[in-house]
Amino acid sequence: MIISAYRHQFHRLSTCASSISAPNLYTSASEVKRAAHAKLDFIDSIRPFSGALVDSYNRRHDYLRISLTEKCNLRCFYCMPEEGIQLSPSEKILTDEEILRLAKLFVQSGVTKIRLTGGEPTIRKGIANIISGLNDLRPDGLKSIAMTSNGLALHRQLPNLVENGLTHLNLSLDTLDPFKFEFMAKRPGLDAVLKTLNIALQSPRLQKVKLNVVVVKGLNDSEVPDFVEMTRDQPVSVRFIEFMPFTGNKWNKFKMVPSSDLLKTISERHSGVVRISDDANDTARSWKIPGYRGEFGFISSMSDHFCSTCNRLRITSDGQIKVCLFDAKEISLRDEMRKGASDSEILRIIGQAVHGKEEKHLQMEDIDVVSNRPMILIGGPAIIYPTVLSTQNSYAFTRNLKVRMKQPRLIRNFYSSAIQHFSSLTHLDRQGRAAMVDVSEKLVTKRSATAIGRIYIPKRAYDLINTSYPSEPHSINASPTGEAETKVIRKGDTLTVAQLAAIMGSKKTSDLIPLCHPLPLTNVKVNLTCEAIEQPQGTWKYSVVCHASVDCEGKTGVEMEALTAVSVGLLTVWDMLKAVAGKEMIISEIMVSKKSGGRSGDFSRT
Ligand SMILES: Nc1nc2c(ncn2[C@@H]2O[C@H](COP(=O)(O)OP(=O)(O)OP(=O)(O)O)[C@@H](O)[C@H]2O)c(=O)[nH]1
Ligand SMILES: C[S@@+](CC[C@H](N)C(=O)[O-])C[C@H]1O[C@@H](n2cnc3c(N)ncnc32)[C@H](O)[C@@H]1O
Ligand code: SF4
Ligand code: SF4
Repeated sequence: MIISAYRHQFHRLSTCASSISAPNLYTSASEVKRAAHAKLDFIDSIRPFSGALVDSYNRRHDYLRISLTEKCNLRCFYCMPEEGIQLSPSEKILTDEEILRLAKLFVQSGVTKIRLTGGEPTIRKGIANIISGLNDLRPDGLKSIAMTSNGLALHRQLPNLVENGLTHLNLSLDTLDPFKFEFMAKRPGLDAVLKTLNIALQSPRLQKVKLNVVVVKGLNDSEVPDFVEMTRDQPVSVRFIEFMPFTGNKWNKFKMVPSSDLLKTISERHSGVVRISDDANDTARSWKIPGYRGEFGFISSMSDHFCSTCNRLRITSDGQIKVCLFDAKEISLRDEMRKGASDSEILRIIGQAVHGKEEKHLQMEDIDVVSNRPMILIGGPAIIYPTVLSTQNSYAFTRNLKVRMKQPRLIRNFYSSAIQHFSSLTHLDRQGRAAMVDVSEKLVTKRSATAIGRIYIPKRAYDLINTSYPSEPHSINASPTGEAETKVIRKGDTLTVAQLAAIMGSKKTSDLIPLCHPLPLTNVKVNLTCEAIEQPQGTWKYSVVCHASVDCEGKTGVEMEALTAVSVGLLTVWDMLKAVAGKEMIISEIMVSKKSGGRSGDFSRT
C-alpha cells in the first residue's frame, strides 16, 4: 500500500518532468526524470513478486496478454478459417469488470506489462474504458499498456486510446501489395492499415511502434526487402515472424522461412547490418542498418525458440488462463470468479497453472500434430483442467501437479506427451475413454469430403470388367451348359453394383463406426474406373479405383462417410470378382483426398 502510494507519486513526477519547471534541487527536467526513474527502479527492486507467477523453471511472469474478443474483421489464412469461427456465446466472454479485476490481481502480484490482443481487440466495444481502467493500475506497478492490432479499424480510435493510456502498439501487416493483402486476409484494407501506421508513428506518446510481418514462403517472402526499406525513414520496428502451426491453419514446415535465411538475404543487400540489443524477455532479435531511423528483427518461434526467457501468461477472452501459447491446457478463471472466489483463491489457481508450465514447446517436427486453439484463442479448448476449488477431479489434478513438479524431467515429458495425445484424439476423453464429440454448440456449415481407394485384381478379372463383352467370357457361376451371354461378368454389373453399394454404405456410416454422428447427407457421388499401371520392370498391375465425394450441411465433417463409401465400394468389387480372382486381390491406398468446410480448414492431398 505504502509502496503503491510512493510509486504513484514518483510516476507522476516522472511523467510530468518534461512539462513542469525543475524544482530547486535539480538543474533540468531530464534530471528530475532520471531521479524519478531511479526511485521507481528502487521501489521495483523491493516490491514483492508473488510466487504464484514464478514457474518451476524459475521464470518470473511479469507480462500478461489479455484477449479482448474472439471476433475479427479480417480472415488471415494462417490464423482464422475464411468462414469465420464458432463464437462463444457473449455471456461466456469476460466482462470489462472481470478483465480489470484479473488485471489488478496480476499487477499486484508482479505483472508490469499488459498487452491487449484478440481476435481483433479494436472491435471490442468499451476498449477505451478498459485501457483507462488499466491506466489506473499504474500506481500498483503497471508500466506498459500495449496492444496488438491489425490496424484496419484503428485510425479513428487511436488518438483516444493513446489519450486513455495506451503506451505501445504492434500493428500486423504482411504485405504492401493491396491484392496480396486481400488474398492473405480475405478482405481488402491495405490503405486503412497504412493510415493507422502513419498516425501511430506521429503519436509522440506512443513508445516504439512495431510492425508484425508473418512470412510465408512463396507468398510474401519476396517483400522482405521492401519492409526493411520502410525502416530507412520511419522510426518503426519491423519484425519478421516465422509462420507457426495452430489447429487447422494449413501450416507445413516448407511454408515457413527460417529467420536465418531472411537475415542472409537482407545482409546480401546491406553489407553493414548490425545486431542491436534487445530486452531480456523480447521475442525478437533485432538488427539495424546504420543510418536508418528504424530497425528490423526476427521472431523465430519455430527455428530458435525463446522459451527459456519466457515471461508471458495469457487470458483468453472467455477467461481461461493459458500458460503457454503451444500448450492446450487451460483453466477457467472466469468460472471461479463467477462462483464467488476471492482474490487469494484465484491467485492460488493461477499459481497451479503457472507451476505446471512446461520448459519449452515441442520441436518443430512434432508441433503440428498437437491440437491447440488457434492463435486467436478461440473455439473449444482442447483440455480444460478442473480447478482445485471445484469437483472431485480436482484432487487428481493437484496430485498430477505434484508429480509434474517433483518428478524427473523424463516423467514430466511422458506426462505431457500423454496429455498431448489425449488432446489430439478427439474420441477419447481426459481419462482416455471412448466419447462422442459434443457438436451441439457447433455451427451448421457446408462440408465436403472426397476419398479414394484402389483394389488390385488379377489380369483375368480386369479383362472381364474392363470391356463389356470380353473375348473369353467368364461366368459368375460357371454352369456346365455355359450360358455365357447371361452369366458373364460385365463391367456394368460389377461397377454399377459397387457404385450403389458405396452410396448406401456412406449413408450407413454412423451405424457402422461407433462414435460417428448420423449426418444428413445432401449428395453422394461415386465413380469406379479400371486402371492398368505399368511397372518399372515393364510388367502391369491391374486395378479398380473408387472415388467418393460426399456433401452435407452439418456440424461435423463427412470424411468418414467418404471413406466408408470407398471401402464398401471396393469390398463389393471383391465380392463380385471373388469367383474368378480368388484371394489374389488386395484392397489398398484408401485415403481422404480432399476436404472442405469446418474449423480445421480445407485440405487437399497433392
Ligand atoms: N512462442 C511464442 N511466440 C509468441 C508469444 N507471444 C507472441 N509470440 C510471437 O510474437 C508474434 C508477435 O506477437 P505480438 O502480439 O506482437 O507480441 P510480442 O512480440 O510479445 O510483443 P512485444 O511485447 O512488443 O515483444 C506472434 O505472432 C508470435 O509469433 C508467445 O508467448 N510464445
Ligand atoms: C492473433 S493476432 C491478434 C491481434 C490482431 N488481430 C492482429 O492481427 O494483430 C496477434 C499476432 O499473431 C500473429 N499470428 C497469427 N497467427 C499466426 C501464425 N500462424 N504464425 C505466426 N504468427 C501468427 C498475427 O500476425 C499477429 O501479429
Ligand atoms: S491475425 Fe489478427 S487480424 Fe488476422 S485473422 Fe487473426 S486475429 Fe484477425
Ligand atoms: S512457446 Fe510457450 S514457453 Fe515458449 S515462449 Fe511461447 S509461451 Fe513461452
